Amino acid sequence: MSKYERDPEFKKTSILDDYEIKWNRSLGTGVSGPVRLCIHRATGKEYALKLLLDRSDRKKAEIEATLHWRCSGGDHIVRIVDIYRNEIQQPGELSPKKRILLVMELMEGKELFDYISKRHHFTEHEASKYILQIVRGVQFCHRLNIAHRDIKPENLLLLKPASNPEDVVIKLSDFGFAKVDNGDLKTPQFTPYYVAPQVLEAQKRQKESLSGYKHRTPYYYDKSCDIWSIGVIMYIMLCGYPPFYSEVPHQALSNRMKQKIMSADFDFPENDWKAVTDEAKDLIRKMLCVEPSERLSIEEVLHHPWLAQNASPNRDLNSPYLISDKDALVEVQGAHAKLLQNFRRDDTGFYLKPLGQAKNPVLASRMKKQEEKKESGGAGNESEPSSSKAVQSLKSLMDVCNMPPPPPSLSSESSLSSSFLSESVKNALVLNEHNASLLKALEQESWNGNEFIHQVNCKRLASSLQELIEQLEP
Ligand SMILES: Nc1ncnc2c1ncn2[C@@H]1O[C@H](COP(=O)(O)OP(=O)(O)OP(=O)(O)O)[C@@H](O)[C@H]1O
Repeated sequence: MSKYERDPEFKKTSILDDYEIKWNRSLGTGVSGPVRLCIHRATGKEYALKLLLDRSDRKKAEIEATLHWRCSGGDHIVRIVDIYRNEIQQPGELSPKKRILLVMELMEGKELFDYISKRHHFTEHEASKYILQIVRGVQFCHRLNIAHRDIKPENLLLLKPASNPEDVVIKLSDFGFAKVDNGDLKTPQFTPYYVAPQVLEAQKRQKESLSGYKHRTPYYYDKSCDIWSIGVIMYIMLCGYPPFYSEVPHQALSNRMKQKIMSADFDFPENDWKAVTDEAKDLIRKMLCVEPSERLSIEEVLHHPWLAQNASPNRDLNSPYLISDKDALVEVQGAHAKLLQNFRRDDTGFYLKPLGQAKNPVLASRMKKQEEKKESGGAGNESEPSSSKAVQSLKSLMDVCNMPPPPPSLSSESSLSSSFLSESVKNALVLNEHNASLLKALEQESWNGNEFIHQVNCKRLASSLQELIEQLEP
C-alpha cells in the first residue's frame, strides 16, 4: 500500500530539524506567496516548499494539502513528500504564523506554453504526447473522485530531460481549488479562459438564489469542468490562440465571453487548422461540449483515437510561432477578424505576448479616465452613496491587478503599469482610508503610502481585494 493511500500525517515537529529553507530562493509566486527551495538535511536533496496560512476559521489549507497528498501517487502529479503544521516566521514578518508546509518534489517552474513557444519544431504528434500526460494526471485525480478545478498552464509544471525535449514530463500541481466530487460541487470557482459553462451556470444560479429566486432542481457541476479546461489547453497548443476571447481586456470575464463559453461558440479557422487532423478537432469538440453530461469523461478522452492510436502526424504546427511572435499574431488577428474582433486576453493565467505589445490601450484609457475624474474633482456620480463608491474604487483597483502583465521586453510599459497601479491605489484609499484590511493588504505588498517598494504580487492583492469587496457588499 502506497503511503498516499492513507491520509497524510501533518508533522508537528519543526520543519527546520529536517530541512534547510532557502528563504532567498523563490521558485515562483502565487496567491499564497512564494514557493521556496529547501534542502533535506539528511540527503542533501532539493525540494520545493509551499507555505500555506493555517487559519483556524477556514480549512482551505488543510483541504489543499490533503487532496494534493491523495493524488501524489500519480505519475503526472507533482509529488508531496512531507507535510508539516508549524508556527514559522518568514523573513520580514514580525511574528511567527501558523502554517501548513508542503514539501514537494522540485520541478522546473517553466510554464508549458512558454516552453512550447521556444520550440523550433512542434508537431501534432508531440502535442498529443503532452495532452496525454495532462489527461493521465487528471485521470488519476478523477479516479480518486477529486476534481482539480483549476487546470491551466501555470499549474502544469515541467521536468525537462537534458537529452530529448520531446521527453519532457508534465505534472499537475496547485490543488488550491480541488474538491472531492460527490456530484454536488456548487461553489463557482474558476480562472477565466479555462472556465467551463456549468461553472458559469452555477455562478448564475447562486446569484439568483441569493436574490430569492428558487430553482426547481439544484444545479451541480463536477469533474467534467476539468475536461473542458483540457479542451481549451489542447486548442491553444494546436493553433497558438485561445478558442474564446474577451472583448474587454481589463474585465475578469466579459458578458460576451460568458455567452460564447456558455454556447461553446468557437470554430477552427481554416487557415490555422487545415494541417490539423480531424481526430484532434473531434476530440476538442467533444471536450468543449456545453452540456456536461454529453462531454467526454476522462476515461473516454483517453480512449479517443487521437490519444489512443498515437498516430497524429509529425508535421510542424504554427502554435509556438503564434504564441511567441508578434507579427504572426497580427496576421492571425487579420485573418480571423470575426473571432478576434474586439477581443483581447484578460487573464493573468498565461500571456500571449504579441497581444500585449501594442501600447496597452486599456491602460491608457483607464489612466485618462482617472485623470478626468481627478480634474472634475470627484470620484464619479455624486448621487451614488459613498459606500458604493468606496466598493467601486476597490473593484477598479482589483481590475487593474487582474490585468495581464506587460511582456518582459517592454520595460517602459512595465513602469507605466506600476505607476498606474500606484495611482489606482491612491484613488481607492481616498474612499477607504480607514479600512484596516485594505491597509494591511497594501502593507503586505510593500506599499509605503506613495508607491510599492518591491514587486507587487498582483494576484495576491486582487484576491485580498475580492475578499474585502465580498465583506463590504451586502
Ligand atoms: N514543486 C514545484 N517545483 C518548482 N516550482 C514550483 C513547484 N510548485 C510551485 N512552483 C512554482 O511556484 C508557483 C506558485 O505555485 P502554486 O501555483 O502552487 O501556488 P499558488 O499560490 O497556489 O498559486 P496560484 O496563484 O496559481 O493559485 C508556480 O507557478 C511555480 O512557478
